[in-house]
Amino acid sequence: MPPVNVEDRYSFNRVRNHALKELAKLILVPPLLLKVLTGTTQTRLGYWTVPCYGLAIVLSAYVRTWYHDCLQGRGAKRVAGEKTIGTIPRVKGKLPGNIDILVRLFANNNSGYLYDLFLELFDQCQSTTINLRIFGVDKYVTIDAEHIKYALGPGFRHFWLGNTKKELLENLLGDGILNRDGELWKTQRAIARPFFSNDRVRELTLFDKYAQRCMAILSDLEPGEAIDIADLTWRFTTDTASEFLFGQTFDTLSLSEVDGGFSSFLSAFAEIQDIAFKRNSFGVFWPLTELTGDSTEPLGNVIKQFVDPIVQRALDHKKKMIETGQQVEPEECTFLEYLAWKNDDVGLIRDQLITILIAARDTTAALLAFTVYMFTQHPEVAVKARAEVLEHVGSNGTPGIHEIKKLKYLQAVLNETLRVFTPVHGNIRESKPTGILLPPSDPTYPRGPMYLPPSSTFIFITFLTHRNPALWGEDAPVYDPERWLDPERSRGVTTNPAIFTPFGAGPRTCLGQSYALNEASVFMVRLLQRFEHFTLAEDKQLAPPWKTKPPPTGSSMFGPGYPGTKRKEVEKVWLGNHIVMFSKVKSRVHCQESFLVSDSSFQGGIWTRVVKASE
Ligand code: HEM
Repeated sequence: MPPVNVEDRYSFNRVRNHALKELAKLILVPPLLLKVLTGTTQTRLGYWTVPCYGLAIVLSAYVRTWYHDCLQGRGAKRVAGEKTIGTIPRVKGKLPGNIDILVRLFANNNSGYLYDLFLELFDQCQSTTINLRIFGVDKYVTIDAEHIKYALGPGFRHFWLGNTKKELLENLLGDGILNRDGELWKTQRAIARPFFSNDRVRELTLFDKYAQRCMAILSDLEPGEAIDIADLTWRFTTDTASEFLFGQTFDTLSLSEVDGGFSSFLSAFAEIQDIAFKRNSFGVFWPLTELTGDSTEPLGNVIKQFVDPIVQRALDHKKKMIETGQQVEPEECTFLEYLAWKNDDVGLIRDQLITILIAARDTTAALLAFTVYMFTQHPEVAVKARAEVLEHVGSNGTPGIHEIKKLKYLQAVLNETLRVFTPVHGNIRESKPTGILLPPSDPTYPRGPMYLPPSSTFIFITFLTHRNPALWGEDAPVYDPERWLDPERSRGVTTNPAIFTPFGAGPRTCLGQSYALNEASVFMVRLLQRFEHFTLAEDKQLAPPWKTKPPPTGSSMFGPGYPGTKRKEVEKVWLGNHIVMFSKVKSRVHCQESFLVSDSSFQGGIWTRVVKASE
């Protein structure tokens, strides 16, 4: 295992000092310079002192931006050579620093339909990649299938996760695969990959064990009683992932058996993700909101206290095995045993375990919960999926890998949910310190190659790419699994798979894709074997602040009746974006007993009533 460069080690103080320096550059340096200037020229400003200081701040921001633009222009010329290239259009707000845009973005997040405002901004700029430039800081946002493909695939070496992203969750993910670049990431990926090979995740008994327990919970409900299906699927994926990774289940499906250690661990786990999400909205200035210290540190310690002894036991076990001349059999061991066999570093093993737990759990839970939500809105989809399950697996048969492979309609249903309700709705990269040329854009707003300046924040909103009519056809906002089964309608994605990237793409593509799809299929088979009708308990959901009504007819690319807006017209739940997408609920009440961070939990919920299938 290569040593981590000490320079790269996270230090909250360093991050906070950086934020303070940035703030000082913005608001202290210009007045100080003015003071020096007036001092040396012996000019008295009198009552004008404060306004002049304010003006100095604004002027210096303009000068900095102008200088920055000049540098970018020169960089673009260098990269372009003889070619003609474009610059990424900048959003032009009404107020200096695009403050109005920032305010509207917050408002959209708090009371609008997910990412709706972005559709307006892309349309305004007539480009699928735009520069938000808030307070003079460039932030590039894209929904362009070609640009996303480039960043994840052919242009991979020009991008990295960047420090800003890593700092947000350092106390949780540490050296885990989702939080590292370069050699350490490569090593972590090389170690983990064989464990998620197709052969290994074809064994479905683990998923089936917990799926059956979920069905027992659903069967025990009183007729007409609602259950938060998002909470149930969350427990399902937590229990399967914990057994798969740690070799012992957290057993959240039967809370009476949960010991205190698990509860505080899971709470800390949820809370730390919540903090990271809030930090993200303050940009580089987030450390200034935690002046008394790193608020994730105590939570990180709770996680360490819980996980480290488990890791230590695995390392001790390995030592004994080596002493007695035994070898670990990768096919039979847990991920923890496997990692312990590969190295002796408790921290590294813990970080990798926690990271994969996060990657595995909320994502697949969201896929399942939103699929059930779609069953509530499209009963015909549930009926057809159920008929297929009964035909190929039977009303009681065990879902094995061969049976699941035959369920083409169910696969289409899962794909359609991943498209319309993309669990990892957005992602972020930073370009390396050299300017690059993005390839020509997708056909939404045709544009030639555009220049992306060095060290740029590059945010991609996969959620909107997946709903773009220019890529998916006019009916893009409509949930329709049939599109995956009709060669004509699925031609777009078969000829250009880059328009559908729920699992990412390129060298960092999701390692758990087969695991997730197998797990989701097993759950769905068991659900459809036992239940045949699903309704949304709308009284428990937080009602969207807009009125739902039939979608407007006629739309242009992103013109009147943006795709998101059209979907908004029919949406019965209110989507929220945390690290993984969720739907908002009135209050966080669990199907059994609340032990997670009750009010702030980002999981939201999808309250549903299920009707048992007649025998
Ligand atoms: C529906 C379920 C899932 C979705 C939508 C999903 C989505 C994603 C996406 C979009 C990425 C790429 C992140 C990036 O490029 O920055 C990713 C990475 C990853 N996923 Fe998944 N994932 C799912 C389930 C799982 C499961 C079940 C596991 C493990 C059991 C898993 C393990 C990973 C790992 C280890 C990575 C990091 C790969 C790397 O950085 O090299 N995922 N996932």
